[in-house]
Amino acid sequence: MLSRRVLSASPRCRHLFSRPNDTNYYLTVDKPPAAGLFSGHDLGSPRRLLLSPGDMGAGERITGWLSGDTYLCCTQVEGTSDSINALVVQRGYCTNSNVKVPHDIENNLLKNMPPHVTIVEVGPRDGLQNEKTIVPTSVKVELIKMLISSGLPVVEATSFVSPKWVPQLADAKDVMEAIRSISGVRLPVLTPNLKGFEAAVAAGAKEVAVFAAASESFSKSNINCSIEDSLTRYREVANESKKLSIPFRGYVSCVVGCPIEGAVPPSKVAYVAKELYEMGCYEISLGDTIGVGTPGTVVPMLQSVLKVVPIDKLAVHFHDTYGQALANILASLQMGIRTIDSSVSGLGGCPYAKGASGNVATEDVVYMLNGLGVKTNVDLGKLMHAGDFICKHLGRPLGSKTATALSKIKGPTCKL
Ligand SMILES: CC(C)(COP(=O)([O-])OP(=O)([O-])OC[C@H]1O[C@@H](n2cnc3c(N)ncnc32)[C@H](O)[C@@H]1OP(=O)([O-])[O-])[C@@H](O)C(=O)NCCC(=O)NCCSC(=O)C[C@@](C)(O)CC(=O)[O-]
Repeated sequence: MLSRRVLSASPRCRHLFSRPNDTNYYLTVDKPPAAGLFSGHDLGSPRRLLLSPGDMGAGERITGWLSGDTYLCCTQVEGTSDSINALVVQRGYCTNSNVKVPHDIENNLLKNMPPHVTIVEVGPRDGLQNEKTIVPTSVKVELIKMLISSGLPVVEATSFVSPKWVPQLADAKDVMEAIRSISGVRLPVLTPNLKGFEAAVAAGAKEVAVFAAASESFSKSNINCSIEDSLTRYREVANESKKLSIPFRGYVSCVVGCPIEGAVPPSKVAYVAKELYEMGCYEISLGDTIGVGTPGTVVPMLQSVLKVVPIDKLAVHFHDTYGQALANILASLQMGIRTIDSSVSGLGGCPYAKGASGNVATEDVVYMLNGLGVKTNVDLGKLMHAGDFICKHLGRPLGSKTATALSKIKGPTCKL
């Protein structure tokens, strides 16, 4: 039976939790709450409050919780306590106060959550590369600036690839020149070979990325060469990067599945990742290019790669074709991954990966991480503006579930 017992908190709350053999609920807050937001008893410490069960301040809503009735994240929005109760029930969360989630389970699920995660925004590159209608350079530059102003620490800006292969990014030089003087953010670009690397550096790129695949067929269709040949090219790029002290990242595509070959063995992924790591890539991003992975395939793949590349040198890059990206990200976080690629409004896809949908939406990743109490430094409201801007330009609806949901709620959404 669902209990009507719902606990609420002020917008500044962090965590609501209970303790074994203690029927009280405790709330961690940044600052003491404004008077009247909810009734509670100050325990003496300014950061800890004891709540009475059933408290629900007007205009408050639960935005997420992590287990049973022991751990809630709340914020202030519009509504009444009744509608708040209904919302919780509709979402399938149970407030049955008789059910206590054992603390060891809770701890196992959450123990590997880091305090901070780095998001690598790939929207201007991966997000746009597959768009058929050419997006004006000025729109791309504006999008990059909006993403930067949302607090994203890394924004992959464009690709110095063949314009015959990816016509959408033929203006890479102009984009780079327009943003090269922006400081305080990393703006890497894709370079498939020495020619691309030289053009990128000439245009002002201070960081590059090379991209290999764990599938021979995909390597051939994406960059027109075998895996070994691509690694040879990337060693040349690596040598030049080192001479100029330009950091370079490595991608491995098709880490669980290939659009041509099907399942890809984890050992193949580990091999390519190791080669990229040994040539000096500062980070290897593991790409589920066609979004077929589930935690059931992603975890063994990561286990295999972790034997040859340290965890702090790995990132994950999930497309969301089957709606598995957030589950895969959560599993990756639990395994110790701390860098996540994503694309504003879920734009994206590789033009040479037929049937694949966009990347996981950055807004959805930020929302999940906020709910987990993991910091990203990203302002969700500003990020949503960037998503809105590019979706309006492309003439399509918002591609993130979070932005879609929050755009229907009147209130201070960016406080989430
Ligand atoms: C790699 C190549 C260039 C080989 O393409 P190719 O045709 O084999 O190249 P080539 O060396 O034979 O040269 C042919 C022509 O391309 C020119 N060329 C050669 N290199 C460049 C360059 N860098 N920039 C500009 N032009 C270039 C070269 O100068 C020549 O010009 P022409 O003499 O005919 O006038 C081509 O296949 C290519 O550009 N592929 C890129 C495909 C791509 O960008 N795919 C999407 C990115 S990967 C991705 O999205 C996956 C990822 C990273 O997100 C992770 C995931 O999800 O898995």
